[in-house]
Amino acid sequence: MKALRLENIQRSFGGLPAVDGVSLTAPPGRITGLIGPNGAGKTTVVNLITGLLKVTSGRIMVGEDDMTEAEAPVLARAGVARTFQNIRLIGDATVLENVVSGFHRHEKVGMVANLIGLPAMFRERRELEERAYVLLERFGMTDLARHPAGSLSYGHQRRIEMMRALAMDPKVLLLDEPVAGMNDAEAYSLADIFRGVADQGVSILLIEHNMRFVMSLCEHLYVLASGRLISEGGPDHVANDPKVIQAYLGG
Ligand SMILES: Nc1ncnc2c1ncn2[C@@H]1O[C@H](COP(=O)(O)OP(=O)(O)OP(=O)(O)O)[C@@H](O)[C@H]1O
Repeated sequence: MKALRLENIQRSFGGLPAVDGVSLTAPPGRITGLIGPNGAGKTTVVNLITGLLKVTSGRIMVGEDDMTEAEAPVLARAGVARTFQNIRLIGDATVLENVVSGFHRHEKVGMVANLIGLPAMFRERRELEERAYVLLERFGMTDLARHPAGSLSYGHQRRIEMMRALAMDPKVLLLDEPVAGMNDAEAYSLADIFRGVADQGVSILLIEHNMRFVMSLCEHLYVLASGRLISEGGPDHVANDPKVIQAYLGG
């Protein structure tokens, strides 16, 4: 189990700070919320954690490891996974193939074996499919396994994205607006899955616009506005904090 810890991270674009001295901890077994109005810097924080962007200053710790300078593949190997705000699936491939592609990090058999079709490859493929089916079952999607991912509803596509992230067996999971565009019923059915994942000891950082959803799911929340943390604490504390209300109303 590994906590995610941001220590006073900063990132500027063209001299303007987008993330300005943010410190937070997402402990194992918990769903920690990161909320804030449009342009607050939430996505920039996710991009910094996943190595897509580099911090101007500060430290990013995953467990005891300093990951501040780590490139995206190193972070992935350390067990940092994410979902994206915009769904990124292989639309023509089946649901099953999409989930299997999430196991990529664990594949042992190399390219050559793949090309010449060694039995080891077929065995590994079958093993991965079996593991994919475990995830499909958890998400209630076994009967859709052979459907092209691109033909499914938005809610289902979001689930596939989640499964791909979970296929990496993450220690730290970043959920970037995972229920955006979903109705309440769809969102709350995913909430149960998120709780189950956290219960396995995963550190989840949930970035969300939907306040009600975050409030119902997180014990601890951080609120970002204009790149700075303006509040943190339990849902009740944060929801009643005048600084938070002002930030949301003020746009
Ligand atoms: N690559 C970039 N170049 C220049 N400015 C950027 C870049 N990425 C983000 N910004 C700026 O950084 C600030 C924070 O943006 P960010 O997308 O992180 O906010 P957000 O909280 O995720 O917003 P939203 O909820 O709308 O997705 C914004 O002012 C944005 O214009």
